[in-house]
Amino acid sequence: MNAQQLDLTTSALAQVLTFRQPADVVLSSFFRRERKLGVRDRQEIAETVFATIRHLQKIQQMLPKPHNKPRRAALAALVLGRGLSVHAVETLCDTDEKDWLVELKAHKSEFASTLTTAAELPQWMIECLQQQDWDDEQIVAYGRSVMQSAPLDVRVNTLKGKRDKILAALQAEGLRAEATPYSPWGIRFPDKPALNRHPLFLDGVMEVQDEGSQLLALLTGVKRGQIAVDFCAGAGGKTLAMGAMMAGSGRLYALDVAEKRLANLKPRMVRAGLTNIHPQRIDNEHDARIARLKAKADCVLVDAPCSGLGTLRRNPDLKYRQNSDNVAALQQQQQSILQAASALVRLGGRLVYATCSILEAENQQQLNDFLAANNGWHIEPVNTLLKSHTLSSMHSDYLQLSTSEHHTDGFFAAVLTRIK
Ligand SMILES: C[S@@+](CC[C@H](N)C(=O)[O-])C[C@H]1O[C@@H](n2cnc3c(N)ncnc32)[C@H](O)[C@@H]1O
Repeated sequence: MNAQQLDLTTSALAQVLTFRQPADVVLSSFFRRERKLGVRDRQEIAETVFATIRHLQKIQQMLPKPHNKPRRAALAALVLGRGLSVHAVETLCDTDEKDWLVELKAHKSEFASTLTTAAELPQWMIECLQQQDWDDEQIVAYGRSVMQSAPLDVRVNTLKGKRDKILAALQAEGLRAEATPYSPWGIRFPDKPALNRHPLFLDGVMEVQDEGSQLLALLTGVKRGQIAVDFCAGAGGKTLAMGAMMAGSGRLYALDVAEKRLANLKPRMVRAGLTNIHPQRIDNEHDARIARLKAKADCVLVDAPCSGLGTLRRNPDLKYRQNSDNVAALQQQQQSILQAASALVRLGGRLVYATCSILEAENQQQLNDFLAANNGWHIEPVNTLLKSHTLSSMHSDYLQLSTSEHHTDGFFAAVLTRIK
């Protein structure tokens, strides 16, 4: 990092560290303003900003209000998160800053023995995890697993290609790529190459999608000719996978309250060659426009709005943007959506409830509350459903993917069948 890059990182951090907006949104608008920056500059700045967020618990021990001292926070991130020695950043620092970095490094063993700094998780999250009986070891293992950035996973569109062939073609181009261990459609790129101009992406043969997210679509078990609903479709990551499972036939309703997100689905549908998807904006989960689907759907996926705490590899700022009050509000919304969405499932049909959260309050507890209030549902144990997909080691009724064990985002899913 050079002096100019450090100054720019400092300006970006002054805004990012208030956590009023998502870090990636702040950075995108920052880079739009700083048009003249080259690719290397952007990379340096973005990596240092994210390293600061990932190591913020340690930085806060020395700088209680880091957004007021963003330059110090950036220097700390270079040393704690980007593997540079104090000596290597010396030319960027004045004497006070250098002494401060030396002091920061001297706290290493204290950082390792304190839960918040060892796990790099804020106190409110640690309390939530302790309430669900996680011990310190589990909390630290989880915290560490989400300190790394995620690899790039793509899903091969089975309407347009076979994974083995696509994988071989990508490897022949010299890309480091491997088949994902659990999803039958996934390819993982550990080096995260930019693929958005790759012909296979432009032709809709592959879509960027975390392996965990692919598994949620797989759990819907949706088939050709069926009626399916993706109740919280967003920009359609799972919708597209479900559409391909249906081989482009039947009807797949993609519902969401956010017009902008659904608008992003439309070009992706075209690229994927899927004509069976019907995007529909709804006002809320009680929207009268969905009444006609009552008890009609073979399958309904509820990929509920959630805290997103399973995606901290990609969005490390979420742990500072969320809090327990937000989680409580989300819980109410999740239960209300689950209840409304369940009414669309036909007798014998399937309801999949999913989140990208690791909090039981958003996961198992939601299912328990739903089952306590509604008769006529049977839990389909996930380990039986995914048996053929090498996840059979999972012992629970529910899917709980963890970054430390499965190297995916932290997804939860439960599958219910309507029996009455
Ligand atoms: C976890 S995201 C969905 C991600 C998406 N399924 C995907 O795979 O890309 C949750 C979505 O729920 C939507 N949402 C929030 N409240 C809703 C409601 N009452 N009914 C339907 N969708 C809602 C949000 O706009 C958001 O797009």
